[in-house]
Amino acid sequence: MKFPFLISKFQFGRCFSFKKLYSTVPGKIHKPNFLAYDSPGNILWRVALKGMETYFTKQKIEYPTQYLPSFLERCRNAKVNQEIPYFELKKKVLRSLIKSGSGFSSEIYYSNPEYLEKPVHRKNFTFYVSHLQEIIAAEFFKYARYKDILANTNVDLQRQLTKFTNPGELYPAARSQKRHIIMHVGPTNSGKTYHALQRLKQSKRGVYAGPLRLLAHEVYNRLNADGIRCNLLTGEEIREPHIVPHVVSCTVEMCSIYDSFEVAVIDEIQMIADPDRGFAWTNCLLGLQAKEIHLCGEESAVNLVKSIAKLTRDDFTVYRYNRLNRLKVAKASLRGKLKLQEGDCLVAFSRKDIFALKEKVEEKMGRRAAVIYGSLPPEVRNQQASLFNSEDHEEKILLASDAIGMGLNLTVKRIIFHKLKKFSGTEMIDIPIPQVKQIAGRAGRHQANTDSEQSPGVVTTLYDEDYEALKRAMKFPIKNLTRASIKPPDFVFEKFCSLFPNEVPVRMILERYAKLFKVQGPFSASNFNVNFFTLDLLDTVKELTIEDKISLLGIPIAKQMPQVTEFAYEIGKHIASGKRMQIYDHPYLPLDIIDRGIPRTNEALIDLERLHKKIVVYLWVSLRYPNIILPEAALMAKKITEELLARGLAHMKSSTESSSSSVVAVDN
Ligand SMILES: Nc1ncnc2c1ncn2[C@@H]1O[C@H](COP(=O)(O)OP(=O)(O)OP(=O)(O)O)[C@@H](O)[C@H]1O
Repeated sequence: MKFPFLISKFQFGRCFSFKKLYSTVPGKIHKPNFLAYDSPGNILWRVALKGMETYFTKQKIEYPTQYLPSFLERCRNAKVNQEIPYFELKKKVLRSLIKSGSGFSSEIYYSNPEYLEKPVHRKNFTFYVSHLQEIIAAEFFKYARYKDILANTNVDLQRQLTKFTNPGELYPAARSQKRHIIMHVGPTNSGKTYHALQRLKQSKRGVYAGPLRLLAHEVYNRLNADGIRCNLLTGEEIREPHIVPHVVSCTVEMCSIYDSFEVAVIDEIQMIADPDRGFAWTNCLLGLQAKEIHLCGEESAVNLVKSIAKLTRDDFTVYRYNRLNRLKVAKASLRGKLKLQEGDCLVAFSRKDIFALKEKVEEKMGRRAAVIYGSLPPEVRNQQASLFNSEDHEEKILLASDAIGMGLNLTVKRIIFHKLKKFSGTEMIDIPIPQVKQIAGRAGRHQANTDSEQSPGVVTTLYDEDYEALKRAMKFPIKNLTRASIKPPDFVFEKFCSLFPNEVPVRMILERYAKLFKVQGPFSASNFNVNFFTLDLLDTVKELTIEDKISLLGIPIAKQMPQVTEFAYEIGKHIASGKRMQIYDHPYLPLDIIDRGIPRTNEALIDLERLHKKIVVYLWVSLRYPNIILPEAALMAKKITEELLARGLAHMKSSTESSSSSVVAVDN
């Protein structure tokens, strides 16, 4: 095996060496520890960045020192799903080596620009580094110029547009009418939503705003079943069976503040404090034009909503409810034994655990279990919930993630927590107490129209080690919310963007906005980070207008989506050019996954889930650009994908690797 040419330490900074390559711990015989040496491309990139100050000094180039550290820091973080512009810069500078006659092969770059096909030899190294630094310097001066523009253009106007003394004034139409805020508060399963919906049904012009597509669908189906003319509006889908509906059921983000309603219902009002999504609830609460606004949710939101109602000079009433069925903590855990009964819901916080537990439960019970988890489409979650709820199906045990915390009406008798910790993406964290209580509250769901005494809900843990933590969580007092999350309405941010020349990346404008943003009263700034990634994506499509980028800010794109940059770029390019497309025209949307048929393995299921997510994003954009991003084929593909997912779950045997995983070492 030809070892990569050894390069001395000073040139590569962090580098590998034969000695390290075969490091063994004295006294212990280890397999050779093949240090994962870094790619020559990455090393070239890092050394070039590290030497930028020296480069400027050597070339006697004057540069704005104040901006260099932040620029270099972002270049260092240049990952495909983080700092996209800097990752694009990295690709650009490394690809330039091909053109420089360096003999690097091109195909490697286009698949993964961090890797060069062959190592860099000492004699050329300095040449390559200075070649990269020349391109990086040009990019840096562009960055510095944008920073100067942002720091010195219309500064007074910038401050006016970023300082909110009374956010209520941003919604003059709502302020021009007397509204009545009515809160329905209590623990889960206490009839809050039921009572609010009863009032909504009596209105001739009403709206229901829920936190999930699933809930909007559920209310849409329930109201139509009760003979109420209800249409559906979610980020991805519009269903308008009625030309003149009495009610619109929508997701909170899609709730209109420009239409007038008699009665509005906003569900899960405690989400108003959520740093990422809470702004949507705040927008509804401040901006809805409705005589009556019914808010359903936890007691923790009462004081906060009351203080906002005072600011908006609205009437304010609170109705409090108690649980319809008692909820109690079992006397002990299951002590690791999967002794489950009908109506049990085993809650796990990773997809892998859910499927591994599903396999063990099905083995033990000799029949299928239903599953519900976050990356399942709402339609499939509903289908699994129906299997679990109905008498005529064998699925009497449910494996679920925290996705059951909200909305789904499930006839769960007992909630069993597999663990009370979950992986946050970087480390294991305790499940937040409000979430533990919300999930536990799903046990013992009140069954309407049954006279029989309804048994209390029970909650426990699978393992002893989590049992005490559960008891503490269930007794934990409610913590009152103090601030509603808020961010500028689109028209304010659009005006802010108009202060600067079009060449300034919108992502940098938003960073400037977030830095200056100040709000008074019981409000706190929303987490703008969720938009940075999206703007990075959209900024790659130079031809998109500012208005387009702002209207696309809420696109439900996931950072970890495969080929997310290319996927978004393709759609943005069509919007900018006005060139129409159907979903099958999109080169980064692997519709061929559908041709594989019913998924038989975990991997196949994950591929379908990822495809479904991309189809949903495509439909979300299509709803906003229906004449360019055409929906017909996508709606068909969505339906087929959901059908395949539902069938796959029915036949799913999780892959052997997950069933043997230690995470679910349970006693039989
Ligand atoms: N007065 C009632 N008459 C008949 N059914 C009711 C009544 N109140 C509640 N229900 C039923 O009990 C179940 C729980 O009610 P609801 O969903 O309103 O509770 P909730 O407090 O909003 O729960 P969650 O916080 O979990 O959303 C639902 O199936 C609902 O239809």
